[in-house]
Amino acid sequence: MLGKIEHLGIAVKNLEEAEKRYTQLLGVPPYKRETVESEHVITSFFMAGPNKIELLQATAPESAIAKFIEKRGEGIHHVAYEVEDIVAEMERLRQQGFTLLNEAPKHGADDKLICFVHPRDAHGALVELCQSI
Ligand SMILES: CC[C@@H](C(=O)O)C(=O)SCCNC(=O)CCNC(=O)[C@H](O)C(C)(C)COP(=O)(O)OP(=O)(O)OC[C@H]1O[C@@H](n2cnc3c(N)ncnc32)[C@H](O)[C@@H]1OP(=O)(O)O
Ligand SMILES: [Co+2]
Repeated sequence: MLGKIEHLGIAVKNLEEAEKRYTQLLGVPPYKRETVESEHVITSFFMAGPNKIELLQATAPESAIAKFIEKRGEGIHHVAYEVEDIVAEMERLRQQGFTLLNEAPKHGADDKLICFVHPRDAHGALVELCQSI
């Protein structure tokens, strides 16, 4: 079973500008910046009450974020759900015919193990599973 929404991922062109705007919007500064080399992204995290927002800027043209912005422009890129046992959830989803975008859990930002589910299997929304390390 998937748990609560762990974060919303928002694709941005310029992280510095987006951080300034989201600081104005949310009324709090980001609590963390983190580069994830394997995903070719730099991220910035905010808390909006109990909810987490992840801004993502591409660091290379092959990044999923760069491709997304090229095709669709800036905006909500993925919905991440908390899971207690990512391997068990991956197996459960695989058995139900979902296409997992990584074979095994990988290291994400903010001390998480992550796995992505193809957006075509969730009515157009890219899904990220997140287990705290
Ligand atoms: C920082 C680490 C981590 C965390 O800890 O939180 C992250 O959040 S990393 C976030 C970035 N990483 C990823 O997104 C990895 C998973 N994504 C992928 O593997 C790919 O992006 C994809 C979803 C498989 C799409 O790749 P690809 O097929 O190569 O791209 P296309 O541009 O050809 O798109 C095909 C099709 O899918 C639509 N699409 C693409 N991205 C999304 C999206 N985020 N949400 C909804 N739909 C998406 C795209 O528009 C194409 O549709 P059509 O044009 O209708 O064919
Ligand atoms: Co994410």
